[in-house]
Amino acid sequence: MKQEPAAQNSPPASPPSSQPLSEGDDPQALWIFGYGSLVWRPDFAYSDSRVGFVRGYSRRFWQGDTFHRGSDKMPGRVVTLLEDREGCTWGVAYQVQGEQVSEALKYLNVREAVLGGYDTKEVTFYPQDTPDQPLKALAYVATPQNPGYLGPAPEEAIATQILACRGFSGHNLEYLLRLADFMQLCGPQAQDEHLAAIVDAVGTMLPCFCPTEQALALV
Ligand SMILES: N[C@@H](CCC(=O)N[C@@H](CS)C(=O)NCC(=O)O)C(=O)O
Repeated sequence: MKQEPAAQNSPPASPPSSQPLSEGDDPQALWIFGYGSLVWRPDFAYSDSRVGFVRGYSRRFWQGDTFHRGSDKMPGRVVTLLEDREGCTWGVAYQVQGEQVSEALKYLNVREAVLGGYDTKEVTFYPQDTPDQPLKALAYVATPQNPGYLGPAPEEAIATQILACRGFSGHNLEYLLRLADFMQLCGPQAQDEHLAAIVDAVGTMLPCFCPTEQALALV
């Protein structure tokens, strides 16, 4: 898949610090939960990361995006979390410590809040390997009150919108497929029917949407 240049506002991705401090060393340590583009492009320095899930939320492509994956004229669709008692959303939690905390929050405030319309919310994160040792984490959630919120739509309509949009961080289709790739890596216990239905709809429409070689140039 074509690597899209990072959004202009994002600092160069940096690898996690080579000597992660143990959690006890830094009371400022913070976990940040990513469940959309953050699972493949955190673009902030972190000390540790865990794959896992949050309960009580479902992931939905119900947030409009006019910067990263869309434009004012053609807003793309990105994900948010919907409160759902039966829901379970898989993603990645990143631990930031020391100076990483303020740097990550400053960066994410621009990328998520200012440019994306997301608010912060505390969630309980269950690492895949140690679900009996849950962690408190900060998540960025787009609520229905934010101006970019698009809300529910048939998965076929969402797929059509994703196929048609691109923004400063790349094509909306890349956003969808990278998230689908991540879910594949999580294994069979990680299910997301909404995501899978949109990927299926895209697969059905892509050949009609544009010839194969053009489709491949999209991502
Ligand atoms: N807050 C979610 C969604 C984040 C997300 O996808 N935000 C958009 C802002 S609209 C973004 O950062 N996009 C960057 C990209 O598409 O590469 C997460 O934790 O991953």
